[in-house]
Amino acid sequence: MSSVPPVFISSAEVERLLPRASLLLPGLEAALCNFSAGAAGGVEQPLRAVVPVRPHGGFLGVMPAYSAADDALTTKLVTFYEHRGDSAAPSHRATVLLFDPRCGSLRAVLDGTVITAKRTAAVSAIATKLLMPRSAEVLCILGAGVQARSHYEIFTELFPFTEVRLWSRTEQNALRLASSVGGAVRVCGTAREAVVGADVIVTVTMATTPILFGEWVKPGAHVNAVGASRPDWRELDDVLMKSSVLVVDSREAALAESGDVILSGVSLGAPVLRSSV
Ligand SMILES: NC(=O)C1=CN([C@@H]2O[C@H](COP(=O)(O)OP(=O)(O)OC[C@H]3O[C@@H](n4cnc5c(N)ncnc54)[C@H](O)[C@@H]3O)[C@@H](O)[C@H]2O)C=CC1
Ligand SMILES: O=C(O)C1=NCCCC1
Repeated sequence: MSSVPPVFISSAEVERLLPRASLLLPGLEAALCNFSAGAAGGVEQPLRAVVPVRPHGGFLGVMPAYSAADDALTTKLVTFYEHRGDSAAPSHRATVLLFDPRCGSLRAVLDGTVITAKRTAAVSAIATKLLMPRSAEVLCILGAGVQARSHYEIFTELFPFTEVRLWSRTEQNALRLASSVGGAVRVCGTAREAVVGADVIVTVTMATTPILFGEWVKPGAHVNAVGASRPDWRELDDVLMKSSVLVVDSREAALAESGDVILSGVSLGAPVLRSSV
């Protein structure tokens, strides 16, 4: 068994096997339920280790997990880099290692960059399905990178938004993304213009100071706060953090990694357990 070399699954192959992020929804909903169920859910997923690569403004994240329900043993390795200037290279790159849980031999090496784009957007879509206002019409995406595209794709596939607004600090990037997707997108000159009146907001930037302010946000709107995944990065201001009902996938991770949670000083309250999503 251990002499069989691991298979390599390239980004093109991942794209072929997973043409739409929505294909991930049943598996991710089950995984989130199992993770949230604690020991009974059979998921071992410690807080990831993140190694700063200081001279280069980068980070290496190591994300191991075992799921008894899937009998799957994996680690994702992800690198992400700030301050890329005008570089066309992706800021985030990932590789997923899949092991045989019976003996620990390496079975597969998968490109994780496409998986990260699709998985993250699919989890935001699950949260949105459960938490957005019933009559949501206007979607707002702040940021115009890889996650902006993957969120646009799954959100417009799943939900009947009548208007999609997009803002990026570099307007040209927003215009490029808007012209490359299938549907109508309104590119906004300011984040405020994109946000005011929106029912669902997605923040997918590498901002380190707030780009989304509570005074702009419609009461009852649902915000998917995706960026700000370092303890000293922010996307949401204190007003928004303190006036919102916060829902996180992992309290431990949010309290250790989310700059929006840590720097705003909000508390996460008591756990609410549900039997299914
Ligand atoms: N929560 C999660 O599971 C995941 C979170 N992320 C986070 O989502 C964010 C977006 O990731 P990608 O789309 O892959 O990155 P990307 O590099 O493709 O796009 C980043 C976007 O942020 C914009 N941006 C950069 N600095 C900014 C600033 N100071 N103010 C405003 N906009 C700024 C860029 O212009 C670009 O539009 C990152 O913070 C990333 O770390 C990414 C993957 C998973
Ligand atoms: O889960 C991931 O993948 C990432 N999370 C935060 C920042 C980089 C990638």
